[in-house]
Amino acid sequence: MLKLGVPSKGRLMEQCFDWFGARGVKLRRTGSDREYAGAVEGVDGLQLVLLSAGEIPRELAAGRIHLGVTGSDLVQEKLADWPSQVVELAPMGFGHADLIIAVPACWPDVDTLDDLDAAAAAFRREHGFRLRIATKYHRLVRDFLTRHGVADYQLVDSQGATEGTVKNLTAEAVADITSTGETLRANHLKILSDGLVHQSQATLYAAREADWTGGRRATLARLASRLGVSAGDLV
Ligand SMILES: Nc1ncnc2c1ncn2[C@@H]1O[C@H](COP(=O)(O)OP(=O)(O)OP(=O)(O)O)[C@@H](O)[C@H]1O
Ligand SMILES: O=P(O)(O)OC[C@H]1O[C@H](OP(=O)(O)OP(=O)(O)O)[C@H](O)[C@@H]1O
Repeated sequence: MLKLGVPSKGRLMEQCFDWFGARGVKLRRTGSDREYAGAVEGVDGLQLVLLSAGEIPRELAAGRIHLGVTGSDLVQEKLADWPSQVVELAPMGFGHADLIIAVPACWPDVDTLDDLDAAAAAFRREHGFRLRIATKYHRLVRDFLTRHGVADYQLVDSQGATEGTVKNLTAEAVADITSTGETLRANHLKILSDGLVHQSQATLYAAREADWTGGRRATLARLASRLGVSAGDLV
């Protein structure tokens, strides 16, 4: 069997089911509302596994699932050198969200990354410690800021309600996902004009390290053709 991991709940799960359904592969949950079990109709040899969106990158990297749907932000954050571990088969056109850097709206002189770099240097001189950026996206944010020459900062971990850290005085800036922008506005934060770190969307991935023997490549080829996507260099 080829194992396909998809998000186990919410809009990501529903839109994922719709995406496959529109291409003739019917995914559905089975059992009670709370039972994480699923079934596939329309393709032989495919098994549905319902997982937390955040755990799908790790399951792909370990080869415990052959295919997985999750946000590209989560794959690129959680997997070092992600192209060496997974193959991106198809961006799916939903689950759009932007990972951005935002600062207090009341900082009149900080609108760009260069401004942030200058503000960070001044902050360190004045306070004796580095300006704090709260995020759960450590890898993506660190790589982005390094590429753009911002140095004098520290990342502080925030696994949720990240926009609240500025008001709570545990950070001076944030790097988080936004879609409507409402959470940022409600917390008096503004996005830096060049502060877009990553544009995320739900994406179908295949695991390089999964067991592709025993006819599984042929199943992947059949599925890819049914879905109208490339199987990358796996087939
Ligand atoms: N406000 C939002 N609008 C659109 N997409 C979002 C939003 N917040 C998060 N996402 C996206 O949804 C995906 C899943 O996010 P998250 O890690 O919060 O999972 P979750 O829904 O909390 O599930 P789980 O806790 O089971 O992992 C991510 O790829 C993220 O980019
Ligand atoms: O731009 P908006 O439409 O306002 O959406 C942005 C919010 O959505 C996400 O939070 P989520 O609800 O997933 O909870 P979290 O705080 O646990 O990350 C994200 O972390 C933002 O806080």
